Amino acid sequence: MTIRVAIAGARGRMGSEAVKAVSNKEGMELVAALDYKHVGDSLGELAMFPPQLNVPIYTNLTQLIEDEKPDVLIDLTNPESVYEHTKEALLHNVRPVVGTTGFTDSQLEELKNLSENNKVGCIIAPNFAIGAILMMKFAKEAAKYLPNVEIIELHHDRKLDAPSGTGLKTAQLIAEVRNEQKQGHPNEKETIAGARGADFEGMRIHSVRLPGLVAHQEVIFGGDGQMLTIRHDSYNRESFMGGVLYCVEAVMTIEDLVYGLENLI
Ligand SMILES: NC(=O)c1ccc[n+]([C@@H]2O[C@H](COP(=O)([O-])OP(=O)(O)OC[C@H]3O[C@@H](n4cnc5c(N)ncnc54)[C@H](O)[C@@H]3O)[C@@H](O)[C@H]2O)c1
Ligand SMILES: O=C(O)C1=N[C@H](C(=O)O)CCC1
Repeated sequence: MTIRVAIAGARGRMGSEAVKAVSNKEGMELVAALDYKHVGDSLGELAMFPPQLNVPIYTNLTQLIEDEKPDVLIDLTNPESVYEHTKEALLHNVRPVVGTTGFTDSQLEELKNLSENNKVGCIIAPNFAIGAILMMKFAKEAAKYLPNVEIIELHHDRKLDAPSGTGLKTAQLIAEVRNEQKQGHPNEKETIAGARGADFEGMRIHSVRLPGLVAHQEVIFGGDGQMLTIRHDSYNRESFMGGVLYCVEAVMTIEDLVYGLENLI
């Protein structure tokens, strides 16, 4: 069976890479793109894509679903739009594969309920790169033995959300095996607000934003006279595409919401 795929955010940094990956993947057909402009054009009419890419662009997701009947919607848009897209897809029996980050806890909870009640599979993956998934798994393991930990995530300066979805997910995974604890000196004071980073159950998350970066993270563990660093680097967005294609296939086989690729791999 060929999986019919639609991509929201197809003109973006990740979306355009996903257009390439899905178009070249046997067993998948790219049937539509969702954007907020270029309605009625095809992707091939945009300079960034090859002219033979005859894939219609919609600005209305309901219309796209009615006309093109995708099996899967890949969302690579922004924190403002992603919740509504995912909800709309689930309500129409279209399986979302979501790479967009910046969900609130309550949004995730609502989507989980909707996915389970409607028995429509959904994958929300803050990071599609296999190396990043391993980095998170290894960090969770290390935290059992070295609970003093800080996370430094580094991304390009066009990123909208901080901390990154990966930084947050790493902290959540570590929190599953580490009791909440305050780190640093009990009487420490920030003389400039934010100097110690964001606080997740006493774990500090530091967000670096610089041109030239793609997506990087270090998880640093301190112990008596020793330090362990677990680091992952994505140098380009191709690094995410194996995970995207894996999720498109995997989401066809599940009937609930999976948050994080570490639950599937
Ligand atoms: N999960 C992962 O592995 C992973 C990897 C990289 C990026 N991301 C996330 O993916 C998202 C996109 O990142 P990016 O760097 O490609 O961003 P980008 O700004 O380059 O692309 C976003 C695209 O979405 C489009 N868009 C915005 N609102 C829209 C709407 N309402 N309907 C349709 N299209 C809309 C924009 O036109 C743009 O083309 C971010 O949330 C980022 O954090 C996730
Ligand atoms: O480029 C981005 O934005 C990325 N966002 C994800 C996150 O927030 O963790 C994953 C890596 C790239």
